[in-house]
Amino acid sequence: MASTGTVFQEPRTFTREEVAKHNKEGDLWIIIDSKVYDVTRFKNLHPGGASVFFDDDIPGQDATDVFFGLHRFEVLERPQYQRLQIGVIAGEKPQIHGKVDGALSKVPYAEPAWLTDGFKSPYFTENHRKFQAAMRKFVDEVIYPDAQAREADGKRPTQHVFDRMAELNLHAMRMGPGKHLKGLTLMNGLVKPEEFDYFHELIISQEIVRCGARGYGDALNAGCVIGLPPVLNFGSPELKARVIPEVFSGKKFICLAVSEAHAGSDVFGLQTTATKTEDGKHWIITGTKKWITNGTFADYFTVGCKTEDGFTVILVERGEGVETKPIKTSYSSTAGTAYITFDHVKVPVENTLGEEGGGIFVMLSNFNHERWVMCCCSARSQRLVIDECMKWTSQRKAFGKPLNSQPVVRAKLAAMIARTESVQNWLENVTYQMCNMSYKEQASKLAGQIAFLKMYTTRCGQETARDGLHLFGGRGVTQSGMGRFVEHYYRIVPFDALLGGAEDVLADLGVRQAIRAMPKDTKL
Ligand code: HEM
Repeated sequence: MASTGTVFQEPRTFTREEVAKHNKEGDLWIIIDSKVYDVTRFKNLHPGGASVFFDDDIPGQDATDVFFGLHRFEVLERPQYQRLQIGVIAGEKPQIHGKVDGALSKVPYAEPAWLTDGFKSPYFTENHRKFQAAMRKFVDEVIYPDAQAREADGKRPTQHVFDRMAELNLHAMRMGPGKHLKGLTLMNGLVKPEEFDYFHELIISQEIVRCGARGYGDALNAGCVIGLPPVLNFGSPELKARVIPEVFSGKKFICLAVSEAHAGSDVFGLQTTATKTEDGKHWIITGTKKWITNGTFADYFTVGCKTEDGFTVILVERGEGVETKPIKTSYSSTAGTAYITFDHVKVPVENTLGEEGGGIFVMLSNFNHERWVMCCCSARSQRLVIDECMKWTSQRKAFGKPLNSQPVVRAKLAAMIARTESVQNWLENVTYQMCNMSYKEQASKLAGQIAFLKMYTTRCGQETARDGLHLFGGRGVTQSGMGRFVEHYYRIVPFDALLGGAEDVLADLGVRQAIRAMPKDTKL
């Protein structure tokens, strides 16, 4: 009986002299990193044109340097191009690799100091290190491929990614440390619920951001990070028992629906109303909401409403009278950003979150955590830009030398590295304080610090995006090819600066808190 198994074949080997003979239009080979490619037929399909293959030093020769000055490594990994490889150079081994799943980057400053060889940290334990390694592997293997594919087609994340996240209890861990983790197996048992702290959560946020797709990152339950805490902290026991397991299992989705076309942070200007039915058993909710992350696919909506007593937060389930429409934003539609209409939606009063009229307290209670998560994400995105820029400026040559041999280029790298290091170090300090303060203490002592940190982080992010764009030139505004991550970051960075309070507002909040805490007995 004939075997159906695949037979592994050793690649054909060639000497460089042999390859050099294939140097004409009808017989054209090149070498890239010791691999031999037959581009005879491909040259006419080449996105960069056929003529480039006939430059002096290309036909039959080693094109490694010129190739990596123009293409990302991932080009060679695409199946349609892998097929062009016909063999290898005898006695040589490939020296260059692209993204290695699960590995730490060896590019200087592409990882935070605590993940850099030889560096110590007062904050991260052995458990955090193991947790980070597991999280990185998960992101590289499960999240990254889906993120890139969905970023391209604009669809929401594949359900299996939510399911795999739920198996590790990642949706629950993204709510931070607390009682909600009790009894759950976290990261396959790698960390006990009572040992899970804000540094574990920081690791989760910072690893997910590495997928380099901002809209997709938000699609992976950002709505839950901001929409579920009001249910967790202010929902009735019955409501929690029903909603929380559904959201943690990745089967149902929740979002926060406060901002409107009429009003955003001015919650008392909101026009969505909730009025009680005569028997007092239901709310009738009518109004609209805008810019609601995850809204297009959410099953639950944590809605800010105008009520008789002021501002009240109510949990609404998707059903009669609820309609969601996608809004086109400058990042991908994967995030499910929605315009929502509530048309006489009938909701049981048991769905009220917190006191009637006490909605502002419900909202404020999560602001610190929400802003801190944004800082974690922004700090790590900036490092992604460093990784890209360090590689680009060393592999791209101009005037016969790598870009990084120019002082002006090095000055930009210096500025982005210094900014990112300062952001991460401040963030780790704040995270340490969070680990050692009650939630209440955090609210009073850290609101100013976190407001400043958020303001500073996103300002740094914008400067780094601009520097990155300048280093990539035209490629920094091109959505494919070498500069695609820098283009993406430059496009979405203003959004980071808006969320959770615009920079100037946060700055002012921090200073006002400081002024309030000024001792009365101190004079110059
Ligand atoms: C196996 C060999 C090659 C493959 C599979 C390949 C593939 C590609 C692809 C897919 C692109 C589109 C942009 C991107 O996705 O990065 C591209 C662009 C380009 N390629 Fe190649 N290429 C090869 C070799 C070369 C060589 C040897 C040269 C130069 C001598 C070259 C010059 C260019 C240029 C100038 C562009 C346009 C770049 C831009 O728009 O920034 N390619 N190539």
